[in-house]
Amino acid sequence: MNDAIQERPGRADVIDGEAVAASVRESVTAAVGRLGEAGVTPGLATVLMSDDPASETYVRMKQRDCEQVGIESHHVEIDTDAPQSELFATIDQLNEDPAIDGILIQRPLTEGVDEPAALRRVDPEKDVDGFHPENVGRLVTGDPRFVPCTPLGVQRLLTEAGVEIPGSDVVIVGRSELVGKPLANLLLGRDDDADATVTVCHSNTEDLANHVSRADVVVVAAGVPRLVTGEMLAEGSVVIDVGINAVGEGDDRTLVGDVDYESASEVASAITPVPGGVGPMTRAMLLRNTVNAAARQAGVEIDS
Ligand SMILES: Nc1nc2c(c(=O)[nH]1)N[C@@H](CN(C=O)c1ccc(C(=O)N[C@@H](CCC(=O)O)C(=O)O)cc1)CN2
Repeated sequence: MNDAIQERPGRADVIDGEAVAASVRESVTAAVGRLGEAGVTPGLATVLMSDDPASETYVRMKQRDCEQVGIESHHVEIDTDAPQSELFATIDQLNEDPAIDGILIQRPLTEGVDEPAALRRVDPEKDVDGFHPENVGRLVTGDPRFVPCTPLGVQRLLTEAGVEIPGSDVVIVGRSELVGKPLANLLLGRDDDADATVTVCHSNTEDLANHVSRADVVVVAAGVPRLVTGEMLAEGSVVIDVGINAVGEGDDRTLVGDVDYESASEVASAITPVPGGVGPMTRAMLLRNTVNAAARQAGVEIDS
């Protein structure tokens, strides 16, 4: 029995993202060990130019994850009222720094900063987020180098849940550069853990329920709390909830996804929770991309 899948009588199995992320971290730790034998210590730089508390939390979590697996983490914080030239100069320095194998610009950047220009400035060989146009282009043309972390995490969760992705009908709700578009391209690939038929829905899709109701797999990354409900889903479908929305105030404040978890659990065969689903996988795949970046730059073969 797969420890990452919790069976619940009469309700959808829960796909435990924390458990899958822990096993990814284990294999990353082993890969870091192999790099160490070749004299390489992988380094990740996180860059934060925002005072959004959620972004601050995510960056802290990423630093802690790095420490756990033996990746050296370097953190740069830039004042939100600094000119964007300071951010660009920081990226230039990190590009040149041999101790840095991966660069992560935490999104969203503070208002007024040209985010696409910042992402374009990252050396594509250090672009462990997979957001540089060169890496986007490589994914789209079927020759991926770095793939964005959340789509990689979603793909791994589907595999762990025993979904036969080739030939399945996948509906993605959300067309962001961060999740929807790269995930569609990833699952359209010809590999054994892809080769799906993919539909991408968005805020202008007419009759969302009609699309969702015929999917084997539904991935929701729309940023709208509880957008997808059980009555929209096909019986036995697999549901991956990428949304993380804070709702309520004070003691009632809680995190919910883009899926109505209770009603979806009555219909789906498996579902990810929020928190504890896709979020931990995003962080785990960042670690994997970082060791791969370090191996590529050092010319060392690792199997991660
Ligand atoms: N440069 C990037 N910026 C952003 C990315 C990204 O992949 N690269 N993704 C999102 C946010 N994100 C990563 O930065 C992220 C979101 C959520 C989690 C996570 O572990 N969530 C936990 C809950 C945490 C909490 O208590 O708040 C969970 O879901 O269990 C990690 C990373 C936007 N920006």
